[in-house]
Amino acid sequence: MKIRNICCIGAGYVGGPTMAVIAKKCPDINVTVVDINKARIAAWNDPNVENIPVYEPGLSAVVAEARGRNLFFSSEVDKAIDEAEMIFISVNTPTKTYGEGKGQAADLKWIELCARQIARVAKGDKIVVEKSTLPVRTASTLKDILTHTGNGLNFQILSNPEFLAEGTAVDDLMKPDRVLIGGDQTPDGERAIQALVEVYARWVPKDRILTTNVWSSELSKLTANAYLAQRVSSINSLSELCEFTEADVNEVAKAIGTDSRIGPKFLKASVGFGGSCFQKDILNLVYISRSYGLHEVADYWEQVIIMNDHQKRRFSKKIIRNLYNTVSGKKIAFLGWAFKKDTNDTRESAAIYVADHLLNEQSIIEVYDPKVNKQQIFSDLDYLGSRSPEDNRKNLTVGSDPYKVCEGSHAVAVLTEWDEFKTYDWQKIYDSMLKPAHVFDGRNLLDKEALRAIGFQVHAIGTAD
Ligand SMILES: NC(=O)C1=CN([C@@H]2O[C@H](COP(=O)(O)OP(=O)(O)OC[C@H]3O[C@@H](n4cnc5c(N)ncnc54)[C@H](O)[C@@H]3O)[C@@H](O)[C@H]2O)C=CC1
Ligand SMILES: O=C(O)[C@H]1O[C@H](OP(=O)(O)OP(=O)(O)OC[C@H]2O[C@@H](n3ccc(=O)[nH]c3=O)[C@H](O)[C@@H]2O)[C@H](O)[C@@H](O)[C@@H]1O
Repeated sequence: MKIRNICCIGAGYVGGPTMAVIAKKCPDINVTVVDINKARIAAWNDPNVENIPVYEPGLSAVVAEARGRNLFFSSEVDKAIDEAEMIFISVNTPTKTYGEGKGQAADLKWIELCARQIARVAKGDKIVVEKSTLPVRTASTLKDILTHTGNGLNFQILSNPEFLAEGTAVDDLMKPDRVLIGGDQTPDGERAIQALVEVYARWVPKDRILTTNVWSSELSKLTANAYLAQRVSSINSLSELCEFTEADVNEVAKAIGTDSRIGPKFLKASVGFGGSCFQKDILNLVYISRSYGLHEVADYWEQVIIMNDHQKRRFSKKIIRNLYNTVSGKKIAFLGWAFKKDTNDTRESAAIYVADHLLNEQSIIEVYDPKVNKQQIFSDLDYLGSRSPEDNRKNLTVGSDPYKVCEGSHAVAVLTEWDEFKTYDWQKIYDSMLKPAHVFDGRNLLDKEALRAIGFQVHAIGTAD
């Protein structure tokens, strides 16, 4: 089956970049990305392509090439569903904040709405592709809704999880380690799988396109994120031991990473992992395991989250301890708010939790992040509900000049590993700060010895002070 029209529901961090790359690589396929959020669609259509709503290196060039040719952003969801033979669902699947499974299970209400909308609108057979990260066995829910509320049409459900990481999304999409496609092991299922294989095969070598049954595919996505996050929590747990023993976590990471069975990636100790997915997907894995009565399995994975929460809290406690056990009324400059460099995404960023803890201790915080705006920072803090929005705005300010942000502070805390922080004139920053001037490097980004030579008291992750 040859695909000519693709629709993607959800124009977010995954739907936007993923579809832009498919459109670039498949000029003969019309790709329409739809969203109920009209402002987001308007931003994707902004005549100045630098204003698209997702910041990713290289993305604006891809969008500029394909937009208007065979890549379209629209809020006419029904029309796009009707016209497409293949529909990707790429909507958000956050952790439930209410009812059964609150705080752990994935909230699938947006997924279900999509399925009902597809069933209502479709006039011909469709291939529905799960692009969102979903609990294992969600495909059966989708199938149920589509076959019971559709017009007797044939709906094939595929699972095609996305493995891109933010900040490197375009590279990851252009040269994926693998593409995973799960589907029914029936003749119709096989045909649907092949149709999607043919889309990716335009630029991904066939031996990198893995096909599995639908459940393995769904579970592999949760497993991949759990393994990656587990590596970060593992090295972070050891970073604490390093601080007590004079071992250096960077040296330990290098020493173990050269073992080809372990590998060097994802061994960077930090203030804690953030991002929209690691925590949500592990909590989901924990919830699913518990729902099958697999308590040991659930406890095992839950520990990855417990360690991550500990690491964030440990960082703020370290700041407080080193500022003579009180930060009340003291200014602390935050360099970075995004959950990692090269993205404007702040979801679950460690910075939010560290700031919240310090604000509870009556600290005054000023933040600089090269890509995150003020509204986002306040919305992240307000969402926690720890204090009134007025108090958040009174005690935390956001600056656009990093030197001014650091001026008059007791301490600078590095929360995101933006490259530009390494290039700053640290002597100038030191001169403008109160003494003793502290740097808390939550990313082991800066040259400790150079900072110490200037006069800073430097506190990094996983090395003795
Ligand atoms: N952010 C990431 O790097 C990655 C995310 N994922 C997964 O991809 C999925 C989407 O994530 P993001 O793109 O980050 O989310 P997002 O929140 O940036 O985008 C989701 C979009 O879906 C739209 N939407 C929700 N319900 C809709 C409906 N019924 N009709 C039309 N539009 C609707 C929302 O308005 C929103 O713009 C999630 O399941 C996530 O776990 C997977 C890999 C990477
Ligand atoms: O499902 C998802 O959403 C995606 O989640 C992660 O991607 P992402 O969260 O965008 O970014 P990562 O590079 O994985 O970083 C996650 C967090 O871990 C932290 N991290 C990462 C690596 C490391 O060594 N140390 C470390 O602290 C980062 O700073 C960041 O806060 C996965 O890497 C992607 O494969 C996956 O598709």
